[in-house]
Amino acid sequence: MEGLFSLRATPRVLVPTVSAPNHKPKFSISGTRMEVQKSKKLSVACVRAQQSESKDGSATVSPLSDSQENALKIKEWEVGRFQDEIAATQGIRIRRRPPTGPPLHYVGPFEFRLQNEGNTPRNILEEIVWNKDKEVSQLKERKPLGMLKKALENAPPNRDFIAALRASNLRTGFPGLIAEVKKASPSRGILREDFDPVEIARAYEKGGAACLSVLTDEKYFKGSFENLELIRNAGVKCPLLCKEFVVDAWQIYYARTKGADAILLIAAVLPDLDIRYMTKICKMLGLAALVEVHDEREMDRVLGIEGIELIGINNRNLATFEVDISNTKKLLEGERGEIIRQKDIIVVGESGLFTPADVAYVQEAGVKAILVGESIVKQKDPRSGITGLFGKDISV
Ligand SMILES: O=P(O)(O)OC[C@@H](O)[C@@H](O)c1c[nH]c2ccccc12
Repeated sequence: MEGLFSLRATPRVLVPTVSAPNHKPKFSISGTRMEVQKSKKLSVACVRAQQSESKDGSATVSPLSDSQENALKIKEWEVGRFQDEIAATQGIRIRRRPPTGPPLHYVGPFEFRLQNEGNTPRNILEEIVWNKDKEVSQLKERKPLGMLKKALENAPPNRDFIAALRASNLRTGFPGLIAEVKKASPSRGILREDFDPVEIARAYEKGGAACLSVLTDEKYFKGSFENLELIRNAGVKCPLLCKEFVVDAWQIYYARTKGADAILLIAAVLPDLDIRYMTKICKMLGLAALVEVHDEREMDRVLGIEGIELIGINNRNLATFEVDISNTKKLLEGERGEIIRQKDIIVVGESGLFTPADVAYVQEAGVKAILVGESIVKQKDPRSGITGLFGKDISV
C-alpha cells in the first residue's frame, strides 16, 4: 500500500485508479507510469506523451480535451490527498504542499466535499516546506535530473563525513563537532552581521571542527548553495553537510554537484518510504545521510529503517522553536539506546548547546557528535568559540 502512493521524491510512481463518485473521466490513466508532479503543465505533458505513443513507437502530440485535463487534475488532487494521509499514519503533520481543494466540478451541493483548510501553513516548518516545494519545482525545470547527473562527473570528490566524526571523537575524547555556518534563523533572526562564510569555515577548521554544516536555504536562513561551493572551493578539508529542507530526491543530486559530502533528511517532513529511497540515493552518490528526529515516534520510525548510520536528535522543535537539551537524553534512554549501540549508529546532538556542561550532558546521554551553530557563530572569533564550547582547545 505504502509503496503505491510514494511521494514525488520517487521518480516513478504507479498512480492508482480511483474513481471519482460523480465524475467519469472519458479516458483512463490508471496504471499509467507517470511522475507525480506538482506542476500541472509537466504532468499534462507527461500524460500527453504517454497517450500519443503509437504502436510503431513514433510519438505524435495530441492535445488533451478539457475533460481529459479535468480528469488529470482530479488524479493529481487525489494523489496529493493520499500522500498526506500516508504521512499522517506515520504521525507526520507537515503537509507537503498547500491543499488546493478539489477541482470545481468535483464538488457540488449533492456531491461530497472534502474540507479545504485554506492556504495557511500550520507552523513555520510547514511554511518552509511549502516554499521549498515551489522553489525546487522551478529549479528542476531549469536543471533537470539528466543535466545534474552529467554534472556529477565534475563534482568535487566525496569525503567521508562519518569517518571524520569518529576520528575526531577518538582523537579528542569529546563528541565530534559539526560546526554550522549559519547567518540567521527564523527563531533567532540575524546571528552575525559581518558574515563571511569562508572565513568562518576556516576558523572552525582551525578550531578543531570535524565537519561543517552549511545552511543552503536562502529565504529563512539566509544561506546559499553559493556558500557551500565557496567553502568547498576554498580548500577547507572538513567534510560538508548540506543543511537543506529536502522534499525531493533531485535536491540530493544537486547538493552533490555543489560539493556536499552529507545531507540532512528530516523525519518530521519525510515519510518512511522517502527516507528509505533517499538514503539509498545518498549511498549511491557517496553522501552520508543525517536523518533528523525530534521525538520518540520519529526515532522509532528511523530505527526501523535498514542502513541508517547517522541520526541527529534535534533539541529544537522545528514547529514551535522550543529548545530543550534533555530531549537528546530522553530519546537515547532504554531500549532505543540499546538498538543504537547494537547497530553502531552515530548519534548527533543538535541545537541549543552553549557550554562545556551542555556538551558533557549530551555526551553522557550517548552522543558521539554534536551540531552547533549559534553559540560559536556569534563569537567574534569562531575559533575560540569552539574552545569556549568544550572548555578546552581541541584543535589539532
Ligand atoms: O544554532 P544551534 O541552536 O546551535 O543549532 C544548530 C542546528 O542544530 C540547527 O541549525 C538545526 C538543526 N536542525 C535543523 C534543520 C533545519 C534548519 C536548522 C537546523
